[in-house]
Formats: sequence, structure tokens, C-alpha cells
Amino acid sequence: MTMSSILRKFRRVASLRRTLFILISISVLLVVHFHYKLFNESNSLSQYKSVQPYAQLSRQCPSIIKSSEKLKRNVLLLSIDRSRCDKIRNFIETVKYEFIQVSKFDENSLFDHDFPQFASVIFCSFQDHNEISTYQSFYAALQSYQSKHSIGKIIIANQTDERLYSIPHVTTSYTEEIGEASFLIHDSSLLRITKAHKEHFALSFHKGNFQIDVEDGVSHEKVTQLTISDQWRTGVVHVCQQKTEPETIIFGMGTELFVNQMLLLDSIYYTSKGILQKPLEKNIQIDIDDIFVGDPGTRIGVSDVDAMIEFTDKWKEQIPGFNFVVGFSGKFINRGNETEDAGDSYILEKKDHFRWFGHMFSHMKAIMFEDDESLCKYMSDNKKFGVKNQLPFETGYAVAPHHAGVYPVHEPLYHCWREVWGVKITSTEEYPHLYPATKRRGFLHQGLQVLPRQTCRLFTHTQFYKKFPNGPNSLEASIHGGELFSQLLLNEMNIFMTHMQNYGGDRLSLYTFGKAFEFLYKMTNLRLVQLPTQQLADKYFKNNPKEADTPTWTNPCNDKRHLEIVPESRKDKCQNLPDFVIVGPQKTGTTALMNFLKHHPTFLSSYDSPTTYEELQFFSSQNYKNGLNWYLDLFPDRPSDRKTLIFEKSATYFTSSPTIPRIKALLPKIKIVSVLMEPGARAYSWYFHQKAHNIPAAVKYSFMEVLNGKEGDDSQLLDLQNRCLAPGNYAKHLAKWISAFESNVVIVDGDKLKADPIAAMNDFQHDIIAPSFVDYSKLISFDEQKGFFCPLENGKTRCLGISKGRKYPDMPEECRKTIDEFYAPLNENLKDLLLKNELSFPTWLK
Ligand SMILES: Nc1ncnc2c1ncn2[C@@H]1O[C@H](COP(=O)(O)OS(=O)(=O)O)[C@@H](OP(=O)(O)O)[C@H]1O
Repeated sequence: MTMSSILRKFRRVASLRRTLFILISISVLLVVHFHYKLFNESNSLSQYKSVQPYAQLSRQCPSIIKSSEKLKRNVLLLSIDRSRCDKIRNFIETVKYEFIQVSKFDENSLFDHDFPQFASVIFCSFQDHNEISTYQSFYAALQSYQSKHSIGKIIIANQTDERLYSIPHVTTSYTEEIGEASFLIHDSSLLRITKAHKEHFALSFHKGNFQIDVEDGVSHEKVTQLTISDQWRTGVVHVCQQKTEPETIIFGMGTELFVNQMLLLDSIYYTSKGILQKPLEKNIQIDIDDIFVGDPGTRIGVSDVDAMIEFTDKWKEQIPGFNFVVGFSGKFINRGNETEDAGDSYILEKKDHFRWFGHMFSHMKAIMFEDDESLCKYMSDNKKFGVKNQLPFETGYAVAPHHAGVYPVHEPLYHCWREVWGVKITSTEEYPHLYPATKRRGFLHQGLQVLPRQTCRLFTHTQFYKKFPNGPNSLEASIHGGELFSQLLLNEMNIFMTHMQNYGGDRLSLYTFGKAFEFLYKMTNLRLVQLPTQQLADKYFKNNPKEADTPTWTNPCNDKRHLEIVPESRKDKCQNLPDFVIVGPQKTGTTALMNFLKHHPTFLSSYDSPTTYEELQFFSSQNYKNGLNWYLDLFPDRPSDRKTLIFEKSATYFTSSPTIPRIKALLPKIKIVSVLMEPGARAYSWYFHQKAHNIPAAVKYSFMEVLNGKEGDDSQLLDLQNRCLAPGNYAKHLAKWISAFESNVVIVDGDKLKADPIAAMNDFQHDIIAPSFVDYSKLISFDEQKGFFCPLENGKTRCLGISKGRKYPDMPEECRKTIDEFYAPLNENLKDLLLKNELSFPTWLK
């Protein structure tokens, strides 16, 4: 090699180095600049503006004196038009206060001895307050209740409020403006969650806001004030208790503004004298769904891992117990570029800074595995990876890859989680549905505690601030008073799902949560804390005992997103759910009806259940815990070549209280078939049924003794009497079915079904709108030996077994008289109910 060629090469290398140096310097500058931009530049919504300071007002109303009364923890929502309460009800449901909504203003309906007490009163609009106060006796009774228990009231401007309303001591003026205002929250006596702010902050607001002015001489607190076009207005006002009026908190704008959401919580607390309160401490957990899963260029490197650790340490100071909870799929380690592979090794080295849970080895959906064996094997491979790398596992917790398998439930996932990992807790955003987020709930299934999970709008593809869906402002809005802020404010517990990609790129997760925590702590006195997941789950289900139960199963066919996460082989199953259910009551001829329908070409009955035979008793018994798939597997496939109505019958449904909401949730449009036999004959038949099963009280006491049982008698006798007679109060039970299923309730005349089933079955085909009509005289015939009509098979009658159509003596006259007297008024109620709902009368009722 000549000297000149060496020099040329040296120059080339030097110029390459120079270029590299310049490039690196530019990138460093860019990174520093962008990092600064992202983490230090304030956004428009949280920015404090320097407007002309407004005189700070001092507290005028007394500080809260906590009540020692044992009032029921209900919020009373009052409105003439129920829909005006929709937004407030949604808010109350989100924070999980119990509530009673009243829209009929007869004092007896509110204050009779059954009516539960309440601890806070909300008028859902100014108009409602105005109009309800004209129901004088009701309003007086309400005020006397409020004064007796020192309960204040809250009045909220609604978007339907379009004129001025008179509220005692207050004048309201309506403005149509929309725009940006400078806000100020004064230090008033009702603040608990909300922090007072001497500085002003900018906020955009919607159409329809009221300015509230209080009469001179009436003590009050201006809780919020805002300037619009340099004019000061009062947004929320607290009128202290007056001689004749309870204290009143008036919201000049609805509940959409986040400031008003905070203040509404505080107002409920204040007006209920502390009876309705939510803890100031909230639980948080941030899961990282899929470490190691992602295309090269989208993954995390060493510096990203360092940033995660740095933020963990910083957040630990504000959030005791904070750690990211990280899911891993071992197969994908070292599948990135060189920098990212270094990041993979580095996070394993720094494993103790995180809490880990196992995904699937290759991050496949659990629903791809139809059987337990292959799914469990896949999970085991991932566990081996975790054990080999000595990852500190978060005991008993896991999340399902791709959100699939937790809800709708994929049973093998539950099984393998328990077997391979000992999982006891998981979380999902799908129960009962992804939207609305405010209605997400937890549940228990197969020994697992399933917690609700929240979204923070960071998905695998959300990597860069500027490319945030709908622009960075939409992220900022969510953080500063929008969706993310509301979740932190309103939910007692938030498990958020993030992804590895949100820690690479612009590290959007660190940015989003950093800003969200900052804003929450600036605006509120709330404090966040993270618990180990087992403690979190125990706490959640203790605080929400109603959710510590089997989920209320919903139909995946009615939710596109749910249907997508049902295993391929089961996707069609929900098409087989029944079109009608014969709900009973017991001993009215329901089995005969079912049997006759089985002989019709276009009615398809459910299969027998392994335990309860021809009755599935899914909605009314422990079978409900077996899960939806158990129920679905008890129905035949719906034929594609002809129209068919699928049905099941369970006579226990008629009187069972959990059944109606469960059927309604799964099959909102289903038809409900009830067979009504003369109730005295039904009671007599039921009594002999018990006797045949050697139920001691039925063996011991005659039917007359059962009818005559009175207070103080043998408890077994009274129990038998109640179970014998109560189902015959048809009107009481039927009213509940009609209220839930309205015109979809079909009545079958039980006496006619027994005496003239050909006519009864023809009526039924008409009422249920059968896909094809058959003449039942060709399908059934009277069987002399049985003494009943029976279906014909190959020209011969095939009757029901000995337990249906028993032989027993006719009812003694004395009993008939007593039972007729008992049911006479109840049958009158039934007549009224059927008439009101345009349902036909059974012959025995006429
Ligand atoms: N065709 C036919 N065959 C047999 N039995 C008939 C028929 N039609 C109506 N019934 C009456 O049905 C009564 C049994 O009612 P259920 O089937 O609803 O009883 S159960 O609740 O399912 O146990 C049964 O009550 P008992 O006579 O007391 O056994 C019958 O009165």
C-alpha cells in the first residue's frame, strides 16, 4: 500500500468520523430538545394564566360536622322527566353510590314505611327543582326530612335548562357562550377532594351555562368563579343553611367539566354530612402487556429501561408500592435490532425493578387452543423461561394476551392458569362490555377474581406524541380533566394496560402517567397507592360485594368485539340460544306443553341437563356458575335450511328472583311463556308432588292443615304452606316479567291445555308466531289409561311418566272453599294486570 493510498483512506475514515460526529450531535440535540418538549413544556390546559387576580373569598358556611345517624347510603335523584337524570345517574353509578330515582311526587310514595332512606338529594335540573317545589305536600315532606336529618340538597343545571328558574335566594342568568374561561376554585367549606386554587387556570366549556347570583344578606360561598370575556361569573355556589331552607349547592354548569365532577363528589359528601364518602386514597396499577413482543424498531433499548426504572423510583415517592407489572412472552427475546436486543438483556439484568407475570410463550391468544392440554403446555414453556431467568413473579396474577379468554370466558384458559401458574387474579376491560367504560365491573369465575381494567388510550401502535390518534391535544385533554383524569378521580381502583411500545419511541406511557399524576395531585387531595394484586383484589371485592359473584352472562352475538374473541369453533353457538323460555310456574302443565312442542316440526327443544333432566334450571340455580358455554352446549344447532324456534323450559324460573335480570342480560328480546292453571288446583297438585317425594311436612299434614297454618304453628308447616300457595299469586310474579319483557310475554291457559290441548296448542302457535302451523289433532290423542292427552308416535300415544298426571282424590269441598277465598283477591289483581297489558284471560279466570 502506497503512502498516498494510506492518506486517502485515513481522510475517508476521518471524514466518515466527522460526518458521524455531526450526525450524532444533531440527534443528541434533537433528542434533548424533544425530551424537553415532551416533559417540560406545559400544555394549554394545565397552564396557569396570569389574569387580573380576583379577591379571595373566605369560608362562609360552617365546616362539615359529620353525622352520627344511620341513614341508608342512597342518593335520591329527583326529576319529572327521568331522562334528565341520565348524566348524573351515570356519574353516580360510576362512583358506585346506591341511588333511588323518583319521578312521581306523591309524598306517600316517598315516605311510606318501605321507602329506603337517603343521605343526599340531587335535583337533576333547575327546571325540576322549580316544578317539584310546586308539589306542595311532597316538597314540604322532603324539606322536613332534610331538616330532621340535616341533609342538604344539590341542584344541577342541565342542558335542557334554557330559561331562568327561581331558586330560593338565588338568581340565575343564562349564557350561551362556548369557549375558554379562566377558572378559580375558592377555599370553601365543602372542599374535600378538590383543592382550592388561588391561581387561575384555563378551561374550555360547553354551551348552556348559568351564572348564579345570591341575594344580599344571605350567607353563601362562591365555590368556583370564571371569567369569560374578562367578566367574572359564579359557576358553583354554596348557599349556607337558612332558617327555612336546607343548605343548597347549585351547579351553574352540568357535570361534564372535570372541576364540577370533583365538586359534585365533595357536595355529596358535604350535603350528606359525611355519610356518603369515598376514600381519598385510590389504588393504581400499570401493567405492561407484552415485553419482548414487537417488530424491530418499535422495541425498547437500554436507555428506555433506565427511564422506566428512573420513573419507577420517582413515582414510588408519590405512590407507595409503585412498580410496573410486566407480562412477558419468552419466545420473542432478542428479536429486535442490536440496540433493542441489548435492551432485552438489560431488562432481565434489572428484573428486580419490576414485577413479572407470564403471558403465553409466543403471545398467542388462549382461544386458539381448544383443549386444556396444548394450552397448558404452551404456558409451561413460558414459565420455564421465567424460572430460568429467575424473574420475580407477581404471585397469582396474569393477564390474557390480546384480551381474549377472560370475558367471554374460555374455560381452558381459567383451568391452565390455575394449573400452570396458580393464577388467582386477572383483569379485563371486556366485562360486561368495553363501553361504556364507567360500567366495567369485576366478577368471580372458577376460583379466579377478575378485576375491571381501564384503558389509557396507549396501544401497541401509539409510540409518538405527534402521531397520537386525533393529535396530541386529544392526549392532553384526556390527561388534564378528560377521560384519564376522570378514571383516576372516579374509580376507587385503576388497573391500566400499556404495551412495551409505549416505553420505546417517545416513551408515551411515562409522559402520560407522569403528567396525569402531576395534574391529579395539583387539582385534588387524592393520593395513589399500589398494592400487591392479591391484596388489591381482596380489597376490591370486599368493597364491592355485589361484584363478588358469577358474572351476569351476556350474549357474544350481541357484541361484535366479544364475538371476535370467541374461539372459532364456538362462534356459531350463540345462534342456538333459545327464542322462547317456558318459565312455569311449577305444576301447571309445563312438561306437557314442552312434550307437545317437541312433536312440532319447527320447534326445537333443549337437550336434557345431566343433573336436572328436561329442565335446565340455568338462570335459577347453581348451574349458572357453570358458565355460558355449559348452557350453550345444551342446545341443538339451529338448522340453516328452515325457520325454527328453539326453546327450553324450567318451571322454577317463574318465582326465582335472580332469573329475570339474568335472562334479560343474555336474551333481552326473548319471549317468555307462562302457563297459568287455576291456582287452587295448582297448589293441590304441588302438595301431592311433595307428598310423593316424602317431604316430611307434606306427609305429616293434610292439605286442609296446610291451608289453615297460622303464625306460631310448626315452622315446617308454614314453610310448606308458603311454597304451596305463593307461586299462585300470579299477578305479583307476572308483573315483574311483564315489566322486564313487556309485550314478549305469552300466556298459556293451563286448564285448557289439560282439558282441550288441541285448541290450546293451536292458540299457542298463533301467539308465539310459529314458523309453520300444524293441526294438533293429528299429533295428539286422548289416552284412556293415563286419563290425559298424549302425543302420538307411530300411531300410538306416548304419555308422560308417572310423576305427571298423578292419581289422587278430588279436592275436598272445604279445602276448595278456603282456597278460593284465598285466591279471589289475587285473581282480581291478575285480571287487572292482564287487561292492562292486553293479554288474554285463561278460561278459569273469566
Ligand atoms: N297431557 C298431560 N299429561 C300429564 N299431565 C298433564 C297433562 N296436561 C296437563 N298436565 C298437568 O301437568 C301437571 C304437571 O305440571 P308440570 O309439568 O308443570 O310440573 S313440574 O312443575 O314440571 O313438575 C300435572 O299435575 P298432576 O296431575 O298433579 O300430576 C297435570 O295436571
